[in-house]
Amino acid sequence: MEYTDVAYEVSEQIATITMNRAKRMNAFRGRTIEEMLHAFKRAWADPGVAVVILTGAGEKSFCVGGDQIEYAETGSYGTSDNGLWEIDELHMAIRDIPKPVIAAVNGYAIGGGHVFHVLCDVTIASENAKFGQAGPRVGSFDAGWGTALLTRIVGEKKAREIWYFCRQYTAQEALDMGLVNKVVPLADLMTEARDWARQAADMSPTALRALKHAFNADGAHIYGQAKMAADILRIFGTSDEAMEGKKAFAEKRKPDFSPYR
Ligand SMILES: CC(C)(COP(=O)(O)OP(=O)(O)OC[C@H]1O[C@@H](n2cnc3c(N)ncnc32)[C@H](O)[C@@H]1OP(=O)(O)O)[C@@H](O)C(=O)NCCC(=O)NCCSC(=O)c1cc(O)c2ccccc2c1O
Repeated sequence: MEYTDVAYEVSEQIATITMNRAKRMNAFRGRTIEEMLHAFKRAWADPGVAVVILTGAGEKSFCVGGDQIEYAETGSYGTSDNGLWEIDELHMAIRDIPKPVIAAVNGYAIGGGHVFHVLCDVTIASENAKFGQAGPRVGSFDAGWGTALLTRIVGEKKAREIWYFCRQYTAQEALDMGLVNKVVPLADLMTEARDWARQAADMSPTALRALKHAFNADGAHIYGQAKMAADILRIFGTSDEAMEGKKAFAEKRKPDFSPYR
C-alpha cells in the first residue's frame, strides 16, 4: 500500500509510524486510519521490529482527532481504499500488537488523537504538548476506550472532568495525573522515545508479549463497550446536533446546542 497520510520507517528494530497531515494538524480521515492500521500490521508481522513509536509530523501537533473540516464540508471523514472506517480495528491493533507501543506526543493530542496516546503502552511528551478531549464541543464522543481506559489511567473524577469540560492540559499537568510517563524538551523528544524503545528492544520479546496481554486482559471487557459506543456514534455523527458542533468549529464560532436539550 502506498502511503499519503502516514510515514513508516524502521531502524534499529524500531518502527516509527508518523501521522503525516501537518497541514490539518495531523487530523485523521478514512484514508489515514486505513494507512495507520496497515502500518501497525506491518510492524506486527515484521520479526525485525521490536518496538513501535507513534508520533505526528511537525512541531505543533501529534494528532487533533477526526478531520472536522472534511466532516463539516462532506458529512463524513472521507473514504478509504477498502471502503471501511476501521477506527475500532486501529484501536485494537495498537492495543493487541504484541510489542510495546510508545506515543511520542509532539504537540496537541486532542479528541481521537488523545485516544491514540491513551491506547499506547507508554507516552513521552514534549514540553509544548497539550492534552484533551473535544467531542462534546464538536458533536462527537468516544464512549469506549476513550472513556473506560482513560478512567483506569487518571481516575474517574479526572476522566469526567476531561470529557465534560473539554479543557486542555499541559504536559506537566498530564505528568502529574499519570497520563504520561515523561516530559522532555521538544528537541529531545524523538531521542528520548528511541532511548526507551532501544531499552525495551533489549528485553525478552516473549516476556513483553505476555506482560502486554496480561495488562490488556484486565480491561478486555471494554472491547464490547467500544463496539457499542461506535454503533451509537455512527447514528449520532450525522445528526443535526452533531453537525452543529462540526459546522461551528469550521465556521470558528461557538456551537449552539440549545435546541437539542
Ligand atoms: C487543536 C486545537 C486545540 C488547536 O487550537 P489552536 O488555537 O492552536 O489552532 P486553531 O484552532 O487555529 O487550528 C489551526 C488550524 O488547524 C485546523 N484544525 C484544528 N483541528 C482540526 C481538526 N480536528 N480537523 C481539521 N482541521 C483542524 C484549524 O481549522 C486551523 O486551520 P486554519 O486553516 O483555520 O488555520 C483546536 O484547533 C481544536 O480544538 N481543534 C478541534 C479538535 C477536534 O474537534 N477534534 C475532533 C474531535 S472528534 C474525533 O476526534 C473523533 C474520533 C473518533 O475516533 C471518531 C470515531 C468515529 C466517529 C467519529 C469520531 C470522531 O469525531
